[in-house]
Amino acid sequence: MSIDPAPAATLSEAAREIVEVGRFLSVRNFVPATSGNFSRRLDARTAAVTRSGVDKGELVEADILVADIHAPPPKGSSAETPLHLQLYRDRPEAQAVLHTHSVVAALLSNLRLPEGELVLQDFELLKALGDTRTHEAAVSIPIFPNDQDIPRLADKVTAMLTRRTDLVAYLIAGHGLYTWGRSMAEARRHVVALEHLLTYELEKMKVRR
Ligand SMILES: CSC[C@@H](O)[C@@H](O)C(=O)COP(=O)(O)O
Ligand SMILES: [Zn+2]
Repeated sequence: MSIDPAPAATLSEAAREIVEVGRFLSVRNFVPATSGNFSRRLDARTAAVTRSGVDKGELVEADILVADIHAPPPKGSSAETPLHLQLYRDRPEAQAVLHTHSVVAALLSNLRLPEGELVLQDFELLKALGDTRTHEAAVSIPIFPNDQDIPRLADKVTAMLTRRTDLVAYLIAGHGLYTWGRSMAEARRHVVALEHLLTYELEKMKVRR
């Protein structure tokens, strides 16, 4: 399925999309406590990003801050803002970035870390990811070790994104999922599809024991 890139958003449009997606992800238990963070590209140089430390299911417009993609993160913005800004630099087509902390993303990434990647294959739902057109496609999700030094982690992710143009998401071990899209709707669809695909993988591991 090919999706036209979403046009750049005004700050109030971006804030509305971010508040809505926060509620959507929160009721599904994908962003417990104050975990998770979201952003929306505004134009070639700037992006709207969530404030740090707030419940992402209860965001209000004042919790959305403007970041310069090429500058240090604004004061008060998400502790993981560098991971969002780096994606807007590395993926010019990215219009939205979503980070979630679901049980399955934290758990499976921990269990599979030694392999450094998860390869998803043979599931029809793969067709909800980017331009994947068949269940036979192999969709790779890299897994990075968790790191409290976010700029250092962002450098590792950038190195991977430069080598691998096929990626739609990555996992941070014991932490959660990062995915992006050419619109907020596509990024949200990636979160939901990946939640199911990761659950399939976890269930497969149980069956094989
Ligand atoms: C509540 S622990 C989660 C945080 O450490 C972090 O990983 C996270 O996702 C949210 O950080 P935030 O600074 O609120 O954007
Ligand atoms: Zn996090």
